[in-house]
Amino acid sequence: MTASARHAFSDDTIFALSSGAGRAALAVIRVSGPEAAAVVRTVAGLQPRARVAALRPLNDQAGQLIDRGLVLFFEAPASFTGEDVAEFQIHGGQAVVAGLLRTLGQLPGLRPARPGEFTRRALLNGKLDLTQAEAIADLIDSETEQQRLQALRQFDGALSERVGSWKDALTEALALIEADLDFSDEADVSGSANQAEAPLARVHADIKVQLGFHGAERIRDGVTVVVAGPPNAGKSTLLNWWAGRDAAIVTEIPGTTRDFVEVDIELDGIPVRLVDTAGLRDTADPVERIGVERARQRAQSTDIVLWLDPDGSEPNVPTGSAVVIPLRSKSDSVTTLSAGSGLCISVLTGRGMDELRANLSEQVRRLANPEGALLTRARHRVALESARPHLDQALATLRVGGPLEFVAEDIRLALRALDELLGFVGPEDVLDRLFASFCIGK
Ligand SMILES: Nc1nc2c(ncn2[C@@H]2O[C@H](COP(=O)(O)OP(=O)(O)OP(=O)(O)O)[C@@H](O)[C@H]2O)c(=O)[nH]1
Ligand SMILES: [K+]
Ligand SMILES: [Mg+2]
Repeated sequence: MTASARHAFSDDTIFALSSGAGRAALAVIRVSGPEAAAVVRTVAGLQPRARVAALRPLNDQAGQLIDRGLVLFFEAPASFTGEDVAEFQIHGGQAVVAGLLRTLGQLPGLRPARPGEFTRRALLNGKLDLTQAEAIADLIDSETEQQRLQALRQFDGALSERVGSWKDALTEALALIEADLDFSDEADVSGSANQAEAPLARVHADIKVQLGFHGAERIRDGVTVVVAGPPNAGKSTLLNWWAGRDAAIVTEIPGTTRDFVEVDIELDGIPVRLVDTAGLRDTADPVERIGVERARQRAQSTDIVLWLDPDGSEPNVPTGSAVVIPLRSKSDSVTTLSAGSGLCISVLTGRGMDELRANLSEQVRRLANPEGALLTRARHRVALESARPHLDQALATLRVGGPLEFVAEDIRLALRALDELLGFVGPEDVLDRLFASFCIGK
């Protein structure tokens, strides 16, 4: 089944500025739909030829010159959206752009595109699947090198192809089961269902491995690092050092920080959110007490804890599944007791800071594990989590020689979950939400 089975072709022709808003050397205006060829004829006075660029005067309906620009035409289905598409590369002045957009808006059958509508049409016309549409959004939003590479991998079909191979294997298993069901009356033809176990088990194991990876989501959403420890350990000073600015207030008064102070940095192309917290101690001050409680909570729900203490104590708060990096701070001024543990650092003198950076980078890289992980969004995880119990059940039923009708039904339900992951079936509101987060013109 292809994505195009979801919807009929659109009647409207849509248009939008696809390059960034604001003054620029060039702007790209994109038109998609049945009127695209007519638009080229009207505005550029040109019989459109697919994939041949032409430099033309562009006129409004009254025949007044708007600008001279490059006109490109892509004939359906060989275009981004799968429809006829026209692109105008014009000068980026705001009045130029406004002039062409106004002219397009006055042409019959044309209307401005909604956010993400070009990509949505590409999805509906089977030019890409939902994971690739998501990859386009991620590529546009990417800020770090790893995010860019990951989005490109997904756009190139890394996830789609894997899901496709799972679908092939399940379809094969289903065919074997159904063959047995068809011939169940004939005693001499049976046993093909036994061969279904291998492909089924392979998909089952592969999905389990993917659900175990969290790295790809960390590349997209970032790794969280909480800076925690007793008051005056130098937590805010360390945060400011990473930030390269005075993000948090630093004083010699213990109990200075109460709320979280968050700073986003990048380590080896992976986004990292550093969170400074209140110094942990028992206190009568009700405001500080709230801050201490928040710090405790946050240390339990983070990827990494930087535990600062000049004395080298162990963390005295629960740190959940976080990786703890103990640091003996202010090592220039405090006479370090030999008993404590942790890397000696001093923001003041720079002692240990290179090692700290290398340490943290290594942990962040290990957590983000860029190789092999394919699930970049919670949506992907949800789809696979809903396929998994059906695969469990199908395998279990098959292994105990249970009814093959049940095995077949569980495989069909697992296949449906995979189709939802690719966006071929499933609730429209999932698409509405995704495309609402796109910009107009994409
Ligand atoms: N000598 C020395 N002093 C430091 C160092 N780091 C921080 N300090 C000082 O230690 C004091 C406390 O620093 P903060 O960064 O406010 O400590 P904090 O852990 O955030 O404190 P609270 O928010 O109150 O829990 C300040 O006077 C800093 O200047 C260091 O590496 N060496
Ligand atoms: K302080
Ligand atoms: Mg502080």
